[in-house]
Amino acid sequence: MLRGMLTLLRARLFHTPKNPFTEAGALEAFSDGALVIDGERIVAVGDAATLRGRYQSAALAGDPESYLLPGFVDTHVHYPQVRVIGAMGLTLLDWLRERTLPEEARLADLAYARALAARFVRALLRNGTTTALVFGSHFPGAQEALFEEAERVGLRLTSGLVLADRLLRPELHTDPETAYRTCETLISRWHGRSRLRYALTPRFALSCSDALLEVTGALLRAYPDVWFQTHLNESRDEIRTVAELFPWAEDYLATYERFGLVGARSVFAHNVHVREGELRRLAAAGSAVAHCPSSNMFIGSGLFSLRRHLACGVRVALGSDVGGGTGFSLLKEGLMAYQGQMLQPDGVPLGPAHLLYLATRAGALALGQEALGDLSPGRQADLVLLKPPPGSTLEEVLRHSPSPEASLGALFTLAREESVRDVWVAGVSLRAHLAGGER
Ligand SMILES: O=c1[nH]c(=O)c2nc[nH]c2[nH]1
Ligand SMILES: [Zn+2]
Repeated sequence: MLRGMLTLLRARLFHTPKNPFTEAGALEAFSDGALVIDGERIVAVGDAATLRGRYQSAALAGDPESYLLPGFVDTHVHYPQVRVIGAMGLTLLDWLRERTLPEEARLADLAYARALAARFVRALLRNGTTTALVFGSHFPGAQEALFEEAERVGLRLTSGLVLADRLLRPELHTDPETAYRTCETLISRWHGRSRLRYALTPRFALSCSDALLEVTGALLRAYPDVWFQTHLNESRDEIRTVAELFPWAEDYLATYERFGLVGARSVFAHNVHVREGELRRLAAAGSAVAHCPSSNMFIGSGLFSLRRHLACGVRVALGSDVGGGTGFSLLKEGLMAYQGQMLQPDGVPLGPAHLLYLATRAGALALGQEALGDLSPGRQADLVLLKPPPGSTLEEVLRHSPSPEASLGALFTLAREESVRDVWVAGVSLRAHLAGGER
């Protein structure tokens, strides 16, 4: 939308301008609501009748029967793993060896990678995700293909070349010197361009020598405004192996700390089997944890202790972790997070407002994107518009919903790809990119 041309978007609105884990009344809902957008930014949110009176010249859009939420923020997802979703019967290390790493090796073929990048970006959008922190490829050409596609479409993407120099497959290994040079090139080409940012991405300590982690730390010192992502404390077998490989480390987190990789721009995926000391150090560093509930359950890693993270003040957001995760929907991750807490004696009781916060504003803050994640005036207009397919169970449940909060609970429980009608990034509809079509 052009700056100075106001658009008034009508829908049922939900957002969490406050943190429901710390403040009451965090969910703001308008059952006949509107959003006024000026160019990239939201200028007003509220009741439709009031805003129509105040912004009479605004072009009208939207649909009062639809549901408008902030665009979702996926803080952990793997681009090369689209076609691995649903690989059953395996836990982490076997799942990597048997199904996932062979597929990741196929991205050496640039044509294969380009096609996959298009599918991956489209899958995020089709699920209402407008911002993502993405594990890229081990191959620089495939990594560039992802950046190119995200730029072409207009997605907000933070990503980087995945680094490993042992224990995967030879074709996925690099060496510290090559890793340094390649990351430098990719950072100079992509970091800060369009809506893209670079994240240094060692796969996990298990697959990285001290020298490779050292080089990652050196890159982070040389380029202090790039991001950092990796895996941490996911499965018991993984943690045992990491302890054997790093006999000097007091725990898993220490393997990253020694090389200066634990800071306020660091996002650690999983952190299921975590020790108290690690939680305290993550909180002190201001790092964030990407909680990936569907992956934790699907590959049998375990249940996430949200209570201990919150008690220590560790920032938590949601990740789909495709392909260990069971799809791209952050609505589904919200539901799985809810169920995961219900299953634990000391689980945190979550409601629709918590799920929405985790899927939107918490992710934006974890990625340092203060201007994203809710619908407050001044924020970027990153949005997802949901409407149940005619005749669907969701339509029936929503029609009889007793309250806005109950409607939001129904959306998390039942709304999936089929209900996503439109997404906007920075005030621009990306609807044209949701549809199929080979490239
Ligand atoms: O869930 C995960 N998915 C992966 O691809 C991976 N690699 C290392 N550790 C991992 N965990
Ligand atoms: Zn992962």
